[in-house]
Amino acid sequence: MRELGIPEEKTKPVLKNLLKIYEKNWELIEEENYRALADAIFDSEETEAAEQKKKHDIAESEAAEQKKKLELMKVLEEETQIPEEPERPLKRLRLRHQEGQPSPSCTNSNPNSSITPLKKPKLEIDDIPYAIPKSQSQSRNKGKQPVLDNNVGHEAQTDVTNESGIRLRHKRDKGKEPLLPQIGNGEKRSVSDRPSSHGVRFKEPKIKQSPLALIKPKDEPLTDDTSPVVAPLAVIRPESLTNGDSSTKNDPVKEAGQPLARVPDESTAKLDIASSSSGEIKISLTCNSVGKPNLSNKDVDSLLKTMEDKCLKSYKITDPNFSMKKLMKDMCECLLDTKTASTPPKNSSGRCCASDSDIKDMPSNTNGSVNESQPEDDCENDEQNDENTESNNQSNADVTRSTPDVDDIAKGQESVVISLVNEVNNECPPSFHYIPQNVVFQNAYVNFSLARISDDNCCSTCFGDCLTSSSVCACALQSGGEFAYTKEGLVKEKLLDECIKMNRNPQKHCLFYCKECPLERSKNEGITEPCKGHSVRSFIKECWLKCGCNKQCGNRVVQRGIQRKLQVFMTPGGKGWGLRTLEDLPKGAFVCEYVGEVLTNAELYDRVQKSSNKDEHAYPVNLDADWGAESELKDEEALCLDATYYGNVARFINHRCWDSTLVEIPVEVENPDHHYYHLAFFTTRKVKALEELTWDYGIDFDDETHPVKAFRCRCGSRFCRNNKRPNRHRRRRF
Ligand SMILES: C[S@@+](CC[C@H](N)C(=O)[O-])C[C@H]1O[C@@H](n2cnc3c(N)ncnc32)[C@H](O)[C@@H]1O
Repeated sequence: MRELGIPEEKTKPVLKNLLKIYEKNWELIEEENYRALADAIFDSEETEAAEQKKKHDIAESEAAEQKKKLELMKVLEEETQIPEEPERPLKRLRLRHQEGQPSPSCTNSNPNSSITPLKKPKLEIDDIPYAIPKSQSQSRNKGKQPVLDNNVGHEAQTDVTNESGIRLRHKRDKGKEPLLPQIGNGEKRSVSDRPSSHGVRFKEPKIKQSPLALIKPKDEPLTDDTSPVVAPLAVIRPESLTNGDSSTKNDPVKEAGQPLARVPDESTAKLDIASSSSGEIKISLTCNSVGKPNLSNKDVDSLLKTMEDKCLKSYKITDPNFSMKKLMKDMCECLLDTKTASTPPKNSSGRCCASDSDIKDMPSNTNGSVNESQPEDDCENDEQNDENTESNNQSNADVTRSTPDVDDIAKGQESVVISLVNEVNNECPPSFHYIPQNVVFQNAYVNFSLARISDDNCCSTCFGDCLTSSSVCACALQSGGEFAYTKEGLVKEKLLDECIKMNRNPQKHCLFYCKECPLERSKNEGITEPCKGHSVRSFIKECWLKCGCNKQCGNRVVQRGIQRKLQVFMTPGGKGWGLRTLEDLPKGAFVCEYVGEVLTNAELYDRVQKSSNKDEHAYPVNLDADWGAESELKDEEALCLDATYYGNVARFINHRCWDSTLVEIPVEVENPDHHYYHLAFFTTRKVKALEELTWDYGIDFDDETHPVKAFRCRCGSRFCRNNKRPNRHRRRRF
């Protein structure tokens, strides 16, 4: 095609499509000197040109429309001559909220401008983040020959030594045969691992600004250039949050039993919207008749007629059949539409999350006022509707969603209770099935057979608590030659810092490039794109069933599950739901693991493709920490976790660039091969009660090629990678 003057960038996507259409039948494409290909390229150019023209036409007609509207507004202003009012209370409230939101200018602003003075974290020069996350660094290599950092060669590489001298094993027995000990006693060794490029797909949370957002739960401390949310009206103590009906407790508006919404207008009219517990909604327009004492009672029909005449004359409405009744009906429909979109769900006690008590009682019909009755949607209906519209037949999970219990979203399946609170808006708790442990969806090969665990892969001769023994056990040998945990059950500082460093600067550590990347292969697009790279990571190896130690052994932390008081809460900063701790946590504390359905990457790709709502797939994480150990992974071995339908609290952990409170570490428990492992979250520093728990997803906010657009980051970190700072990028691209 180059000879025809068609550049490769143009040819490639068309060729991919063609291959799909022709079911990879090259002969058909090659025929007549690639005529089919040339035709397809020209066709695609024509379509593009037509689309451009269409866009142009639309823009023109929109401009004309806008002009019309402006003219109409001008006429309206002249006609009504409403004296200028001071800003209305509700509007002011909203504006304050908007100010509190990280606006585009906030997140994209210069870090040096109007920053709240912040405590500067101690930084090592090397640790100062540049703007490029791991995936970014990977995408920089796109199309080039795979390159490994730190002199790591291609996949043929066997053992490499990382920064801290830990040897990383690249070739690994798949666990199908019992593993031989690879390292002698006392030898410093880390099992082969790499920080995964998390295959998280992202959805933008719906930001609903509510005038009821009166309480500011404690978020992660802002260390950035983003203005804090200005709604500091009350501090929530952990106890009050878990105490049943917290949604009304600190909410003066709800307590006062105000209507749902009101647009006050002291001068002429007042528009109220209220709804009753029996499901009626009332929109009422109250006229201020002060100064007009002789106002006679007009009947509704003549009022409507007068209004129609006025509209036709003054508002330049050209439709002679214009009807006020229709206009009001439209208004009701608009209201019902918006209500349906944000109807709060019922909590465990069968009530909607916005308390019924905040809805004013009202008569079912009011003379002379606009009144349209309609049962308020309840959550169950909502769910059913969602399910009905869903065309995804990938998994039962798609069609059955579980209503969360806000008092304990884990429904008693964890050893602690995990409550959910929303003090910010009326958004419903998401419906999903809470599972405390991973479950295989269908094709993933996860084999827990004891026969696969060799003697060298467990400490069968140990007794009691391995940590109290004078020598390191076989399991510890696999975690860098020493126990990963302290006697207090915390990850040792050295290992923790190593993992944090790896996450912050993956390109400084080892990146592995697959010969044929399962992620790319799962797209099944005919041409498999080159691997974008996977980071080499450190694993923790915990003792397990075949070990001689007991259940209380200090080398069993993650498998004991969540032990800390956690809470799911609505973040005030527009990130949707988030997870926070209700107790102070020391550095290195285990918080939870990322739990979801275990899927093959091919299954995940298929699931997302077939889903009618691709945005909801915000929850997949790749289990690629050891992909470098294999020359070629089979589809059923290239796994990921999807917490969209089945998951635990970790599905609520939001992203924070660089200085997140959590770091994820791969943990081997049952499987000596690392196709399947646990992804566990540990604190990166001391975390105070009520601080938000976050982790760095490793997103490349500039990756235009990612199938699902990354969200606009509202992490609030001063190192936010979503802030476009060209200098930082340049510095990184040496
Ligand atoms: C794993 S979920 C986290 C829980 C999510 N906030 C919720 O409400 O379910 C990931 C999604 O949360 C939102 N999110 C997470 N971190 C964010 C951030 N720093 N800024 C904006 N949105 C964020 C994005 O919509 C992302 O796709």
